[in-house]
Amino acid sequence: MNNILLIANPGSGRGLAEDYAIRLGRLLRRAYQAKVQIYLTEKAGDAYHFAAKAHENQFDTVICLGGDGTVNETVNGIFENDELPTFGFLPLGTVNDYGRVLGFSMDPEEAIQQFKHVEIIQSDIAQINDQKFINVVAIGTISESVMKTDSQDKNRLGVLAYLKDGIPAFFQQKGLPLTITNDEGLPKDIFSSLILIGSTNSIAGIEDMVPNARYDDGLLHLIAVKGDTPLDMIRAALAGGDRTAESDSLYIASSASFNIEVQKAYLSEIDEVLTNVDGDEGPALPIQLKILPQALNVIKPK
Ligand SMILES: Nc1ncnc2c1ncn2[C@@H]1O[C@H](COP(=O)(O)OP(=O)(O)OP(=O)(O)O)[C@@H](O)[C@H]1O
Repeated sequence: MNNILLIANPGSGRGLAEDYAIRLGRLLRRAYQAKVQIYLTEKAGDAYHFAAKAHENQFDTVICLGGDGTVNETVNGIFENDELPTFGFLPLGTVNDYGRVLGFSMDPEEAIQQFKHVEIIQSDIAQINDQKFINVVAIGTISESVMKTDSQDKNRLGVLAYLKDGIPAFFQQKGLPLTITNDEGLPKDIFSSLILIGSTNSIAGIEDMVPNARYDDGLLHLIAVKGDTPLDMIRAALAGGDRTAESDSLYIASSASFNIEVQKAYLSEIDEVLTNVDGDEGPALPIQLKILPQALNVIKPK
């Protein structure tokens, strides 16, 4: 960490991201005698472009400050470099799954202090088609509605903002007939209203959603609610169990890759099915998901 680029989305962190960036920069200069420059994003796409030029601009480390969207953009940008810089981030979003996984405090002031004692780990990075993702790909009516949740609402209401959009969608759920094929080429037909695929144990802010998953286990982890009515979803949420194996209410699978498509018999009946990638709109089905094992050096609090 000799030459650090800090990328901050000034709209995140309840409007305090720029202030946090200045304070984090000060700490990094003092603790590591590092050179630090701060770039502020002005629009979607900026974090990607800043990170993509990091190596060319002599930065060996890129640390972003923002929510899941900014982390996603920055990591995608980092992978455009000939030599990959080390990646770090200060979690300032509403959910921050990857921040939870790495052991960051959800209080930005505390998280800044955690940069005093860090280690560099090799983290898996997941990919949907040719795009990297950090936390989760979600498929289903609820996930389609919450990806429209407004950033200002999230700053104002926190996680409640998702309820505002998610509750109406909850009652309009439709089961999707999908074929999921794992890395052994085994296809499985399922009928589900919500499918989540993550690369770590924390999904949608629930830290033990996939209790056995690790950020460096080389696997994607899929959880899908069985059935298609709101009642099936409630049954899945209330069911006990440790979510380590398939149950009456949940499909569970782990694999280095998954291909997901609408079952061929239903193709003419079903409109486009969109995905939600790290909270933003992603590609429509069919999709190819895979894990890049231990592909990125990432800063983790000690
Ligand atoms: N200055 C900016 N103005 C408008 N949009 C921006 C700006 N900078 C970044 N963005 C876009 O805003 C999106 C959301 O930002 P970010 O993820 O940092 O915050 P958030 O929505 O509050 O976080 P979360 O979704 O985790 O709660 C990003 O995907 C990015 O493309």
